[in-house]
Amino acid sequence: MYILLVFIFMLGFFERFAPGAFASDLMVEFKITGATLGSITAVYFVTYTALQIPAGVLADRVGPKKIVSTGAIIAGLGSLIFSLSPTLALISFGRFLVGLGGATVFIGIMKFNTQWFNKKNYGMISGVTLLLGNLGAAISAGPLAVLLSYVTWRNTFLTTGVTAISLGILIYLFVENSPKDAGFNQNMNDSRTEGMKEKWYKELIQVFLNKDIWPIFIASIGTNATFYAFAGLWGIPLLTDSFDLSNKQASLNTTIGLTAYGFFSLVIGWWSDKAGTRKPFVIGSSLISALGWLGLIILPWQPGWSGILLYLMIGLAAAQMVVSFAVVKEVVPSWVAGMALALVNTGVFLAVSLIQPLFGLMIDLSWSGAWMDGARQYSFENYRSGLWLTFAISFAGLIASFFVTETYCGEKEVRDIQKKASSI
Ligand SMILES: NCCCC[C@H](N)C(=O)NCC(=O)O
Repeated sequence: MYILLVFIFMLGFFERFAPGAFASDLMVEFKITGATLGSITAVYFVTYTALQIPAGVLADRVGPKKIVSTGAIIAGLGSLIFSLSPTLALISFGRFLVGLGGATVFIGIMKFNTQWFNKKNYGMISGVTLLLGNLGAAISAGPLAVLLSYVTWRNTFLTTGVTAISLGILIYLFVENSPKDAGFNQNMNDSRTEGMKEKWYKELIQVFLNKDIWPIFIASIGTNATFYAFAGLWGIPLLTDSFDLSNKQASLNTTIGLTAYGFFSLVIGWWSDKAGTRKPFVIGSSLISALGWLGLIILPWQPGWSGILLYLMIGLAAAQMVVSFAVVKEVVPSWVAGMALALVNTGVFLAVSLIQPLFGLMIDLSWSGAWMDGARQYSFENYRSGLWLTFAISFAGLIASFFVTETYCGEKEVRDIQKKASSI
């Protein structure tokens, strides 16, 4: 069941990033500018972000089986429309459906994990899930670029669509929401009785009012959203403009940061589960993130090993997200885990979409007025203003990390009872 779900998750990441690999083909074929192309691909992100919380509610109420299978089929149809479309309007509609269907997948699989895996392994399984998803994104960059010399982007998306629909059908046939649904006697991680059921919107309000969620929400933005925003847009131009590097040379730093992010996602989840604690990992990664951003501002670094080390620090710290998801799931009752995970994921997505333009605004505000080849010429000093912004956000995250509730990997109640007993 997990393999089927993780395949559709990887395919979703692939669909999310794949247009980057054939951006020029789209611009030539449809005679559009970069800005128009950007708006078409953004349709995915807007839809995906807006639907996270509804997907969380559905994951809790309807369960992963139905929402992920339906989402996979909708995303598959979106890919088919995208691949066959003769017009821009249909291309955008296809992209909208891919975002709509894709929105259910991450929350669905995270909810599935809460039901089917021992709660002591939730950190590790979240790490494995995020790593595999990111592998889907990695495939959409290099390997897809090679594949596109042999097949067209239309055929690639046609295949993706058929695969997603097939996976949707298989998920419907073979995935069960919980051990109980699969015919086992009881659910290991869900102790709710019928009498405890509330209206969905009341539960959603309770999630929003849960004071244990907000510190981890802010800490995750401090580490993960700052890194995503930087790696996804400003990390490479900072190096090319400040140190006169080629795009290829400059991409080494972000690639190393992203690799550290992927690898450490696996390690941090497993390590935190094994240590039986969450908070030290949250504080530690927030500290590494803040120091990394501060280092980029005040140290006399160069693109070589010193720059790589700083990019590596902020990438490594972003893996905190794995522990964050575990904390979020552990501070709420299991039956609202989907909504709570969705809330934090929405926060990170929204923050990325705000940090990227704000970083741009900061460098624009400090721009000296110099032009080169018709484009604004930015120096490291200008980028430094943007880095102050990411540092400030990561510092706020560091402060918030000290307020994160220690859940002892879901064993908080057990620890509290033991503590009380030993104090008597
Ligand atoms: N713009 C990317 C934000 C990533 C948020 C988070 N780290 C994540 O990986 N979420 C999984 C997802 O695909 O929703």
